Amino acid sequence: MRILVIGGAGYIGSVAVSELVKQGYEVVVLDALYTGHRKAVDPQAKFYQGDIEDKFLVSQILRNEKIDAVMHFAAYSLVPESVKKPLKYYDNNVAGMIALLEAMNDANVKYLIFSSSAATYGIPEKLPITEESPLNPINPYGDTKVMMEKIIHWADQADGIKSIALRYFNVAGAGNNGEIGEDHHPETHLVPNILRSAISGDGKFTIFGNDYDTKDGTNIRDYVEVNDLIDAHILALKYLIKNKQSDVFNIGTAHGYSNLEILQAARQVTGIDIPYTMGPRRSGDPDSLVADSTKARTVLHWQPKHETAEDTIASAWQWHQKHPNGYEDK
Ligand SMILES: O=c1ccn([C@@H]2O[C@H](COP(=O)(O)OP(=O)(O)O[C@H]3O[C@H](CO)[C@@H](O)[C@H](O)[C@H]3O)[C@@H](O)[C@H]2O)c(=O)[nH]1
Repeated sequence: MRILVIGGAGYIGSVAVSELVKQGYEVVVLDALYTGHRKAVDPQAKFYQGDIEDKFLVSQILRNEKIDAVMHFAAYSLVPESVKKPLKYYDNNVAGMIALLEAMNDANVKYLIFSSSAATYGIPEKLPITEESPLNPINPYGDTKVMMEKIIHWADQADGIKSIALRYFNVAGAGNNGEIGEDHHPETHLVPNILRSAISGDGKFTIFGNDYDTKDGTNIRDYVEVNDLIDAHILALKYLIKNKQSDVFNIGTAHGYSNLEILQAARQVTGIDIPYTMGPRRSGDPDSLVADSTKARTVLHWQPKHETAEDTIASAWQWHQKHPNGYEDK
Protein backbone atom coordinates (compact mmCIF):
# COMPACT_ATOMS: atom_id res chain seq x y z
CA MET A 1 0.00 0.00 0.00
CA ARG A 2 1.29 3.46 -0.95
CA ILE A 3 0.83 6.30 1.53
CA LEU A 4 1.43 10.02 1.01
CA VAL A 5 2.49 11.62 4.30
CA ILE A 6 2.01 15.38 4.09
CA GLY A 7 4.03 17.16 6.74
CA GLY A 8 6.23 14.05 6.95
CA ALA A 9 9.32 16.05 7.97
CA GLY A 10 7.69 17.52 11.07
CA TYR A 11 7.94 16.06 14.56
CA ILE A 12 4.92 13.75 14.47
CA GLY A 13 4.91 13.21 10.70
CA SER A 14 8.50 11.97 10.66
CA VAL A 15 7.74 9.42 13.40
CA ALA A 16 4.81 8.25 11.25
CA VAL A 17 7.07 7.89 8.19
CA SER A 18 9.65 5.90 10.13
CA GLU A 19 7.01 3.52 11.53
CA LEU A 20 5.13 3.10 8.22
CA VAL A 21 8.42 2.22 6.48
CA LYS A 22 9.23 -0.29 9.24
CA GLN A 23 5.83 -1.91 8.78
CA GLY A 24 6.36 -2.36 5.03
CA TYR A 25 4.26 0.50 3.61
CA GLU A 26 5.61 2.36 0.60
CA VAL A 27 5.89 5.95 1.77
CA VAL A 28 6.05 9.23 -0.13
CA VAL A 29 6.59 12.45 1.82
CA LEU A 30 5.51 15.97 0.90
CA ASP A 31 6.75 18.70 3.21
CA ALA A 32 7.27 22.43 2.70
CA LEU A 33 10.09 22.36 5.29
CA TYR A 34 8.73 25.54 6.88
CA THR A 35 9.01 23.93 10.30
CA GLY A 36 10.10 20.35 9.59
CA HIS A 37 13.56 18.81 9.52
CA ARG A 38 14.62 17.00 6.34
CA LYS A 39 17.17 15.13 8.49
CA ALA A 40 14.35 13.44 10.40
CA VAL A 41 12.79 11.82 7.31
CA ASP A 42 13.48 8.12 6.83
CA PRO A 43 15.75 7.79 3.75
CA GLN A 44 13.58 4.92 2.46
CA ALA A 45 10.71 7.35 1.85
CA LYS A 46 10.61 9.32 -1.40
CA PHE A 47 10.71 13.04 -0.62
CA TYR A 48 9.05 16.00 -2.36
CA GLN A 49 9.40 19.55 -1.12
CA GLY A 50 6.24 21.62 -1.57
CA ASP A 51 3.20 23.24 -0.02
CA ILE A 52 -0.10 21.48 0.69
CA GLU A 53 -1.85 24.49 -0.87
CA ASP A 54 -0.18 23.74 -4.23
CA LYS A 55 -3.02 21.51 -5.39
CA PHE A 56 -1.53 20.96 -8.83
CA LEU A 57 1.63 19.53 -7.25
CA VAL A 58 -0.33 17.45 -4.72
CA SER A 59 -2.60 16.02 -7.39
CA GLN A 60 0.39 15.16 -9.60
CA ILE A 61 2.12 13.36 -6.73
CA LEU A 62 -1.07 11.45 -5.89
CA ARG A 63 -1.42 10.30 -9.50
CA ASN A 64 2.22 9.68 -10.39
CA GLU A 65 2.99 7.85 -7.17
CA LYS A 66 -0.26 5.83 -7.34
CA ILE A 67 -1.15 6.80 -3.78
CA ASP A 68 -3.84 4.77 -1.97
CA ALA A 69 -4.25 6.90 1.16
CA VAL A 70 -3.08 10.21 2.64
CA MET A 71 -1.94 11.04 6.16
CA HIS A 72 -2.12 14.78 6.79
CA PHE A 73 0.27 16.25 9.42
CA ALA A 74 0.85 19.60 7.72
CA ALA A 75 -1.19 21.93 9.92
CA TYR A 76 0.30 24.57 12.18
CA SER A 77 -0.26 23.57 15.80
CA LEU A 78 0.95 26.13 18.33
CA VAL A 79 -1.86 27.51 20.47
CA PRO A 80 -0.10 30.76 21.53
CA GLU A 81 1.08 31.53 17.99
CA SER A 82 -2.47 31.01 16.68
CA VAL A 83 -3.77 33.60 19.15
CA LYS A 84 -1.20 36.13 17.87
CA LYS A 85 -1.43 35.23 14.15
CA PRO A 86 -4.91 33.80 13.49
CA LEU A 87 -4.87 34.47 9.73
CA LYS A 88 -1.71 32.40 9.31
CA TYR A 89 -3.57 29.51 10.94
CA TYR A 90 -6.81 29.83 8.94
CA ASP A 91 -4.78 30.07 5.74
CA ASN A 92 -2.44 27.12 6.25
CA ASN A 93 -4.83 24.83 8.10
CA VAL A 94 -8.22 25.51 6.51
CA ALA A 95 -7.14 26.52 2.99
CA GLY A 96 -4.58 23.69 3.09
CA MET A 97 -7.31 21.15 3.84
CA ILE A 98 -9.51 22.46 1.01
CA ALA A 99 -6.63 22.28 -1.47
CA LEU A 100 -5.77 18.75 -0.33
CA LEU A 101 -9.37 17.54 -0.75
CA GLU A 102 -9.54 19.10 -4.23
CA ALA A 103 -6.33 17.33 -5.20
CA MET A 104 -7.65 14.03 -3.77
CA ASN A 105 -10.86 14.41 -5.79
CA ASP A 106 -8.84 15.18 -8.88
CA ALA A 107 -6.65 12.10 -8.43
CA ASN A 108 -9.51 9.90 -7.16
CA VAL A 109 -7.81 9.11 -3.82
CA LYS A 110 -10.49 8.29 -1.24
CA TYR A 111 -8.82 7.71 2.14
CA LEU A 112 -7.52 10.32 4.57
CA ILE A 113 -6.17 10.10 8.11
CA PHE A 114 -6.08 13.56 9.61
CA SER A 115 -4.67 15.11 12.78
CA SER A 116 -7.38 16.87 14.73
CA SER A 117 -6.99 18.07 18.28
CA ALA A 118 -8.32 18.19 21.81
CA ALA A 119 -8.18 21.96 21.27
CA THR A 120 -11.50 21.52 19.39
CA TYR A 121 -13.32 21.01 22.72
CA GLY A 122 -12.40 24.35 24.31
CA ILE A 123 -13.43 24.37 27.98
CA PRO A 124 -15.06 20.97 28.42
CA GLU A 125 -18.33 20.66 30.34
CA LYS A 126 -17.12 17.44 31.96
CA LEU A 127 -14.02 15.31 32.24
CA PRO A 128 -12.87 12.99 30.80
CA ILE A 129 -13.86 14.27 27.36
CA THR A 130 -15.71 11.91 25.01
CA GLU A 131 -15.99 12.38 21.26
CA GLU A 132 -19.61 13.51 21.78
CA SER A 133 -18.59 16.53 23.89
CA PRO A 134 -19.51 19.86 22.25
CA LEU A 135 -16.85 21.52 20.10
CA ASN A 136 -16.33 25.05 21.43
CA PRO A 137 -12.69 25.99 20.80
CA ILE A 138 -11.24 28.94 22.69
CA ASN A 139 -8.29 29.65 20.40
CA PRO A 140 -7.89 30.05 16.61
CA TYR A 141 -5.86 26.83 16.34
CA GLY A 142 -8.70 24.74 17.80
CA ASP A 143 -11.18 26.60 15.61
CA THR A 144 -9.23 25.71 12.45
CA LYS A 145 -9.37 22.03 13.47
CA VAL A 146 -13.17 22.20 13.93
CA MET A 147 -13.46 23.81 10.50
CA MET A 148 -11.22 21.14 8.96
CA GLU A 149 -13.40 18.39 10.48
CA LYS A 150 -16.55 20.04 9.08
CA ILE A 151 -15.06 20.47 5.62
CA ILE A 152 -14.06 16.82 5.56
CA HIS A 153 -17.55 15.78 6.63
CA TRP A 154 -19.17 17.57 3.70
CA ALA A 155 -16.49 16.38 1.26
CA ASP A 156 -17.37 12.85 2.33
CA GLN A 157 -21.09 13.48 1.73
CA ALA A 158 -20.46 14.98 -1.70
CA ASP A 159 -17.38 13.19 -3.00
CA GLY A 160 -17.06 10.04 -0.90
CA ILE A 161 -13.69 10.92 0.64
CA LYS A 162 -13.55 8.70 3.73
CA SER A 163 -11.54 9.99 6.66
CA ILE A 164 -10.62 9.38 10.25
CA ALA A 165 -9.97 12.42 12.40
CA LEU A 166 -7.77 11.68 15.40
CA ARG A 167 -8.23 14.27 18.13
CA TYR A 168 -4.82 14.26 19.75
CA PHE A 169 -4.35 15.30 23.32
CA ASN A 170 -0.81 16.49 24.26
CA VAL A 171 1.86 14.65 22.33
CA ALA A 172 5.38 14.16 23.69
CA GLY A 173 8.24 11.68 23.42
CA ALA A 174 10.68 10.61 20.74
CA GLY A 175 10.46 8.24 17.79
CA ASN A 176 12.78 5.67 16.23
CA ASN A 177 14.60 4.79 19.48
CA GLY A 178 15.21 8.38 20.44
CA GLU A 179 16.40 9.50 16.99
CA ILE A 180 13.38 11.66 16.12
CA GLY A 181 12.45 14.36 18.59
CA GLU A 182 10.48 17.52 19.13
CA ASP A 183 12.40 20.61 18.05
CA HIS A 184 10.22 23.62 17.27
CA HIS A 185 11.64 27.12 16.83
CA PRO A 186 10.61 28.76 19.04
CA GLU A 187 9.65 25.84 21.28
CA THR A 188 6.41 26.50 23.15
CA HIS A 189 5.57 22.98 24.39
CA LEU A 190 5.83 21.99 28.02
CA VAL A 191 7.85 18.75 27.93
CA PRO A 192 10.63 19.91 25.54
CA ASN A 193 10.90 23.22 27.39
CA ILE A 194 11.42 21.43 30.71
CA LEU A 195 13.97 19.00 29.21
CA ARG A 196 15.88 21.74 27.38
CA SER A 197 16.15 23.60 30.64
CA ALA A 198 17.36 20.41 32.36
CA ILE A 199 20.12 20.04 29.76
CA SER A 200 21.22 23.66 29.58
CA GLY A 201 20.82 24.37 33.29
CA ASP A 202 19.69 27.88 32.30
CA GLY A 203 17.04 28.04 35.05
CA LYS A 204 14.66 29.68 32.58
CA PHE A 205 11.71 27.29 32.68
CA THR A 206 8.44 29.06 33.51
CA ILE A 207 5.02 27.63 34.38
CA PHE A 208 2.23 29.74 32.94
CA GLY A 209 -0.26 30.35 35.71
CA ASN A 210 -1.21 28.75 39.04
CA ASP A 211 -4.68 30.24 39.47
CA TYR A 212 -6.64 27.76 37.36
CA ASP A 213 -9.52 25.73 38.76
CA THR A 214 -7.43 22.55 39.22
CA LYS A 215 -5.96 20.63 42.18
CA ASP A 216 -2.71 22.67 42.33
CA GLY A 217 -3.83 25.67 40.24
CA THR A 218 -1.77 24.73 37.15
CA ASN A 219 -3.27 23.42 33.89
CA ILE A 220 -3.99 19.71 33.55
CA ARG A 221 -3.26 17.89 30.28
CA ASP A 222 -3.24 14.30 29.02
CA TYR A 223 0.17 13.35 27.56
CA VAL A 224 0.22 10.74 24.81
CA GLU A 225 3.53 9.28 23.68
CA VAL A 226 4.32 9.87 20.02
CA ASN A 227 4.93 6.19 19.08
CA ASP A 228 1.61 5.27 20.69
CA LEU A 229 -0.02 8.07 18.70
CA ILE A 230 1.40 6.69 15.46
CA ASP A 231 0.18 3.20 16.37
CA ALA A 232 -3.28 4.79 16.50
CA HIS A 233 -2.77 6.24 13.01
CA ILE A 234 -1.85 2.89 11.52
CA LEU A 235 -4.75 1.13 13.27
CA ALA A 236 -7.05 3.91 12.01
CA LEU A 237 -5.77 3.47 8.46
CA LYS A 238 -6.45 -0.28 8.54
CA TYR A 239 -9.88 0.31 10.06
CA LEU A 240 -10.79 2.94 7.47
CA ILE A 241 -9.80 0.79 4.52
CA LYS A 242 -11.66 -2.20 5.93
CA ASN A 243 -14.86 -0.38 6.94
CA LYS A 244 -14.96 2.56 4.50
CA GLN A 245 -16.70 4.68 7.15
CA SER A 246 -15.57 8.11 8.28
CA ASP A 247 -15.13 8.48 12.04
CA VAL A 248 -13.43 10.45 14.82
CA PHE A 249 -11.41 9.21 17.81
CA ASN A 250 -9.83 10.82 20.86
CA ILE A 251 -6.20 9.83 21.29
CA GLY A 252 -5.04 10.32 24.86
CA THR A 253 -4.14 8.11 27.81
CA ALA A 254 -7.09 9.20 30.00
CA HIS A 255 -4.62 10.25 32.75
CA GLY A 256 -4.43 13.98 33.56
CA TYR A 257 -1.24 15.59 34.90
CA SER A 258 -0.86 19.15 36.11
CA ASN A 259 2.05 21.23 34.85
CA LEU A 260 3.67 20.95 38.29
CA GLU A 261 3.26 17.15 38.20
CA ILE A 262 4.91 17.04 34.78
CA LEU A 263 7.83 19.05 36.13
CA GLN A 264 8.09 16.64 39.07
CA ALA A 265 7.98 13.62 36.72
CA ALA A 266 10.74 15.20 34.59
CA ARG A 267 12.89 15.70 37.68
CA GLN A 268 12.35 12.04 38.52
CA VAL A 269 13.26 10.82 35.02
CA THR A 270 16.29 13.07 34.53
CA GLY A 271 17.60 13.04 38.10
CA ILE A 272 18.05 16.82 37.72
CA ASP A 273 16.45 19.28 40.12
CA ILE A 274 15.09 21.53 37.34
CA PRO A 275 14.25 24.97 38.80
CA TYR A 276 11.20 26.96 37.66
CA THR A 277 9.55 30.34 37.88
CA MET A 278 5.80 30.75 38.30
CA GLY A 279 4.62 33.17 35.60
CA PRO A 280 1.29 34.65 34.54
CA ARG A 281 -1.32 32.76 32.47
CA ARG A 282 -0.76 32.26 28.75
CA SER A 283 -3.81 33.17 26.68
CA GLY A 284 -5.90 30.41 25.09
CA ASP A 285 -5.23 27.72 27.74
CA PRO A 286 -8.27 25.74 29.02
CA ASP A 287 -8.04 24.60 32.69
CA SER A 288 -8.00 20.84 32.03
CA LEU A 289 -8.06 18.51 29.01
CA VAL A 290 -8.23 14.77 29.70
CA ALA A 291 -9.35 12.21 27.12
CA ASP A 292 -11.93 9.52 27.36
CA SER A 293 -10.19 7.20 24.88
CA THR A 294 -12.52 4.24 25.35
CA LYS A 295 -13.64 4.44 21.73
CA ALA A 296 -10.09 4.17 20.30
CA ARG A 297 -9.30 1.35 22.73
CA THR A 298 -12.41 -0.68 21.94
CA VAL A 299 -13.03 0.07 18.25
CA LEU A 300 -9.44 0.43 16.98
CA HIS A 301 -7.99 -1.90 19.69
CA TRP A 302 -5.49 0.85 20.46
CA GLN A 303 -3.39 0.15 23.57
CA PRO A 304 -0.84 2.82 24.50
CA LYS A 305 2.43 1.35 25.76
CA HIS A 306 3.27 4.50 27.74
CA GLU A 307 0.50 5.05 30.27
CA THR A 308 2.30 7.32 32.75
CA ALA A 309 3.92 10.75 32.39
CA GLU A 310 7.25 9.24 33.49
CA ASP A 311 7.12 6.74 30.59
CA THR A 312 6.42 9.47 28.06
CA ILE A 313 9.01 11.88 29.46
CA ALA A 314 11.61 9.07 29.47
CA SER A 315 10.93 8.62 25.75
CA ALA A 316 11.44 12.35 25.08
CA TRP A 317 14.55 12.44 27.31
CA GLN A 318 16.30 9.84 25.09
CA TRP A 319 16.27 12.34 22.20
CA HIS A 320 17.21 15.37 24.27
CA GLN A 321 20.24 13.58 25.68
CA LYS A 322 21.38 12.53 22.20
CA HIS A 323 20.64 15.94 20.66
CA PRO A 324 21.36 18.60 23.30
CA ASN A 325 21.36 21.27 20.56
CA GLY A 326 18.35 19.87 18.67
CA TYR A 327 18.63 19.15 14.95
CA GLU A 328 21.30 21.83 14.62
CA ASP A 329 23.76 19.25 16.01
CA LYS A 330 26.92 18.92 13.97
O1 LIG B 1 7.16 26.60 28.82
C1 LIG B 1 5.99 26.25 29.03
C2 LIG B 1 5.19 25.65 28.03
C3 LIG B 1 3.89 25.29 28.34
N1 LIG B 1 3.38 25.49 29.58
C4 LIG B 1 2.02 25.05 29.91
O2 LIG B 1 1.96 23.65 29.66
C5 LIG B 1 0.65 23.25 29.27
C6 LIG B 1 0.74 22.53 27.95
O3 LIG B 1 1.14 23.46 26.95
P1 LIG B 1 1.69 23.02 25.52
O4 LIG B 1 2.73 21.99 25.68
O5 LIG B 1 2.03 24.28 24.77
O6 LIG B 1 0.43 22.30 24.86
P2 LIG B 1 -1.07 22.84 24.63
O7 LIG B 1 -1.15 24.30 24.56
O8 LIG B 1 -1.92 22.16 25.66
O9 LIG B 1 -1.39 22.32 23.17
C7 LIG B 1 -0.96 21.07 22.75
O10 LIG B 1 -1.97 20.14 23.01
C8 LIG B 1 -3.14 20.33 22.26
C9 LIG B 1 -4.16 19.33 22.69
O11 LIG B 1 -4.38 19.38 24.08
C10 LIG B 1 -2.75 20.18 20.80
O12 LIG B 1 -3.87 20.26 20.01
C11 LIG B 1 -1.76 21.26 20.43
O13 LIG B 1 -1.39 21.14 19.08
C12 LIG B 1 -0.57 21.15 21.27
O14 LIG B 1 0.28 22.25 21.04
C13 LIG B 1 -0.15 24.57 29.21
O15 LIG B 1 -0.79 24.74 30.45
C14 LIG B 1 0.92 25.64 29.06
O16 LIG B 1 0.52 26.92 29.54
C15 LIG B 1 4.15 26.07 30.56
O17 LIG B 1 3.69 26.26 31.70
N2 LIG B 1 5.43 26.44 30.26
